Amino acid sequence: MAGAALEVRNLCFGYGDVPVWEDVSFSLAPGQVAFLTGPNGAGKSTLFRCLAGWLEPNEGEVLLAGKPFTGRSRLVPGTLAFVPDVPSFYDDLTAAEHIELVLAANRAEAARPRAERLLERFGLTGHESLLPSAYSRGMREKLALVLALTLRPRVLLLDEPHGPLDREASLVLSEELAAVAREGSAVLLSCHHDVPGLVPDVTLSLRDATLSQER
Ligand SMILES: Nc1ncnc2c1ncn2[C@@H]1O[C@H](COP(=O)(O)OP(=O)(O)OP(=O)(O)O)[C@@H](O)[C@H]1O
Repeated sequence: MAGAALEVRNLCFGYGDVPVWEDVSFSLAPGQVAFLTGPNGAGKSTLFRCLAGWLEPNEGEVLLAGKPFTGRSRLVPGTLAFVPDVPSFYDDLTAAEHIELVLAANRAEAARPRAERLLERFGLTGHESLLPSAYSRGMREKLALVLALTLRPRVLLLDEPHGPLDREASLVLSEELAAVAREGSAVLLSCHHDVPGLVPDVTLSLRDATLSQER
């Protein structure tokens, strides 16, 4: 697809000799929202890890904004953000310090008001001086989402982001995802159930080691 934000070509991956999925191909244009569905164990998290460069596929290629991308690629700030199924944080940095770190590492000082607005929207304002280890699971998910959404990356990968969120926060997330998509981010998120308040442009379904696409 010309001008794709994310393009995946003939990707295959297995842990050892056991293939998880084979010949996975799809692309997302800027501004598209895609849902990734499939039963437990179908390989959704594995696919996210390959797309984010955390795992190396056995075959195939990932292109970000038209350029081949692997875990060894030097990533231009603002290109990709990934929130895994269980977000991890630095043990001894507070939530506020995580925000400072992400703003500095991405040369994104101008995005500070956006970070503050997102903290407010997700109900984390007033909790910024805590370590993420002192947060609930839902609060940690919200913090990871704030960090990713603050950057408005060209490609946003979210592994079951609505899972730990209450309904109110799920609706906030859906609104924020629709907003970043309108600004041009391509969004890929996995889910097991309907997502409140968000309709995908594309649904990708992983089953029996094969990816299929509905529009
Ligand atoms: N580190 C690992 N080593 C070996 N096998 C793994 C590893 N991680 C996952 N698997 C296997 O790969 C397959 C896909 O797992 P994955 O976590 O990607 O599925 P999923 O679709 O995200 O599942 P869920 O919906 O339960 O989150 C499963 O059979 C799982 O047992």
